[in-house]
Amino acid sequence: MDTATKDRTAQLPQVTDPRNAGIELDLAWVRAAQANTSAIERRAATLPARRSVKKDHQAAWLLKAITCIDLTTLAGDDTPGRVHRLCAKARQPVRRDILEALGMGPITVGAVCVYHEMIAPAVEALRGSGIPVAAVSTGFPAGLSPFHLRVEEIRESVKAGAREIDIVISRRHVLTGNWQALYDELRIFREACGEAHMKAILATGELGTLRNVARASLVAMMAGSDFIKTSTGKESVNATLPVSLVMIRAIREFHERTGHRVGYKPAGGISRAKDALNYLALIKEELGNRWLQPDLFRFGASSLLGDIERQLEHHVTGAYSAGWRHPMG
Ligand SMILES: O=C[C@H](O)COP(=O)(O)O
Repeated sequence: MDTATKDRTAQLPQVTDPRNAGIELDLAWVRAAQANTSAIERRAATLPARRSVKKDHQAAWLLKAITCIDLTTLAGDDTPGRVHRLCAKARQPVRRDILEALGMGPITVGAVCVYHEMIAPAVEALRGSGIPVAAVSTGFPAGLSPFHLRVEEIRESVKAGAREIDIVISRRHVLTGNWQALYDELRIFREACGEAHMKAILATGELGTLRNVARASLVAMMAGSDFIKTSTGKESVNATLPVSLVMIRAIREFHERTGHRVGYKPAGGISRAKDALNYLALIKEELGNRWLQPDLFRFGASSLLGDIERQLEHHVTGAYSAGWRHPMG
């Protein structure tokens, strides 16, 4: 890997902007948002073909992708033991010999993402690492528990040590065009988060149209979300490139009009290294290098790291190892 590429991608300095405080709900702006589905799908379809990252640069981009992963376990049979193993992986996501062969020092993932009950073991296992714990919340994944309990769940998770809260929105507010109700709900969630960063999961696979995705993205940012996130990973359609294009363009517009930078998190079904490269290329083209930092970009993924490790090992040794040699938890 050439040094210039390494400097440009894996080792960019960490810059943190002030948080998005949100703005008043601007209904005229929300209603004016449109999405030309066929143009968006055409543009998204050209991306994998057009943007093949050159072989020499791939390793640097894959290392960059690792630093942006929210390493996730969200299963009913999660245990403290599994979470401890996942956190060990988060601290050292790539074998030292591979990093050394690539001329890299230690790296970590962006965060570890768990359910509320697993926050305590994750906080304990990550102590001293600087890696934040993210908790899914507000009745994840459906978000249909009583509202006061959803708000209380956020408070409990922050108290337990989560520094990031991945909330789910009420899809019905989008499907009925009740933008005021969506905005009000998100303001209350944001307030309950306090110092913890709020990532708003739109569950785009359940929002019906790309226009709804664009409008919900704007409302979520107006309400003060630090990140907007595609999916819970539990919908039948999760992160896709067309949906990403719509959300990323909403982020760009929001930045142009308000000066606030909001982060982006595609999540669900992103499991191959080449998918990760497509997302990074999309971010670079649409938002620029500033968004290729863990404070503004994350992958929500439970198995992506394993495939990236295999590709890096291949890059260094010329051979692929079996998937079972890269367990996550
Ligand atoms: O937010 C993260 C997702 O739940 C992870 O989804 P995945 O298991 O398809 O990678």
